Amino acid sequence: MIDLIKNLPKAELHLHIEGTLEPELMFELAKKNSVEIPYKTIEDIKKAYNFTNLQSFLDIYYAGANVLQTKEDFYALTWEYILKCVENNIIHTEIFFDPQSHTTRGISFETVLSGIKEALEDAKKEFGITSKIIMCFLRHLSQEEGFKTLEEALPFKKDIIGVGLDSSELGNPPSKFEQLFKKAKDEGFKIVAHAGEEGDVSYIYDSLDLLKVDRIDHGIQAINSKELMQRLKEEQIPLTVCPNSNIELKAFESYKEHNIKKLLDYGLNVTVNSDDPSYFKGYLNQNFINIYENLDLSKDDIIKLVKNSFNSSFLDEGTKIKYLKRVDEVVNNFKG
Ligand code: HPA
Ligand SMILES: [Zn+2]
Repeated sequence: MIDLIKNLPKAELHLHIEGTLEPELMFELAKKNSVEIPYKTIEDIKKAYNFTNLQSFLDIYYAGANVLQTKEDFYALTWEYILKCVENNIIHTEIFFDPQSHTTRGISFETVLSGIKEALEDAKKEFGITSKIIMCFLRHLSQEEGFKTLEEALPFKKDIIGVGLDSSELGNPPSKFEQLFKKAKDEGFKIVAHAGEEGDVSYIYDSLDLLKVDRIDHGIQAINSKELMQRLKEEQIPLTVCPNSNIELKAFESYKEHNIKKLLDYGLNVTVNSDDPSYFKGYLNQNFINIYENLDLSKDDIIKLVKNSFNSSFLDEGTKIKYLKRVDEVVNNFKG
């Protein structure tokens, strides 16, 4: 089964590009750009990746992102992730970036976006990997600041498929951003939002009803409301679940406690993703392997999870069908 997991062509729908910054590149860029980081060695960095909740991670994640300064840095960051896509058989990826983490440090929106975009264009040329870019608003900042960022994004609309909402969930509910997301939707952006990672089911309801999301990022707290579970099932709202992230940020005590199999068995449209793989001990295949080894997932469960990602992507229908056929081919040729 592990061989099948590794060989299946996959899509990734919940991946923060800043969360793919490996310690080695962090060191290299810190030196090149003369940015102070509070670590002397790579080992020091790895030791610091010991989180108690979402905020304890975010503090370290934003500090790490400070080493990213030039377009070439964003290109290098994205290219390293693309090489992981090749290793993990990810043939389509929809990546998040946090423009405000960079524009608030004086780095221009265009610098960030163009570095990411050029690496993704090269990924298509070199490996045939397709991609979409989603920009996330930081929910610990104000809606007003979000509006400024949306304005900055408008000249680059053709390069950005959607908008999302990330950062500190508790105390920053979707209702804080209702007007911003209405404007983004009117502008034609797809809508996603982190909801129900740490927040209760009201964050998921409000993402659906106020922000009008196309997908929910995480959504694991949905299990606490039968009514919400029923609705998510009926409407087949995609949930981009991130198992390693949930364990590292202590949403569950262990993989055996993770609820992804329960969500899947209930009939929800669940997908598997790596979130911030450099910080959470593993890229996409490792997320699949961890849940497979701990939760009694069947071969059909794995195939369903993989197909859900393609079906829930923002790809056109023709490309989805082409990719789903590639999944079937690998399944049909798989012996074991
Ligand atoms: O898992 C996450 N949750 C919220 N914000 C984030 N920013 C990067 N990763 C995350
Ligand atoms: Zn996330």
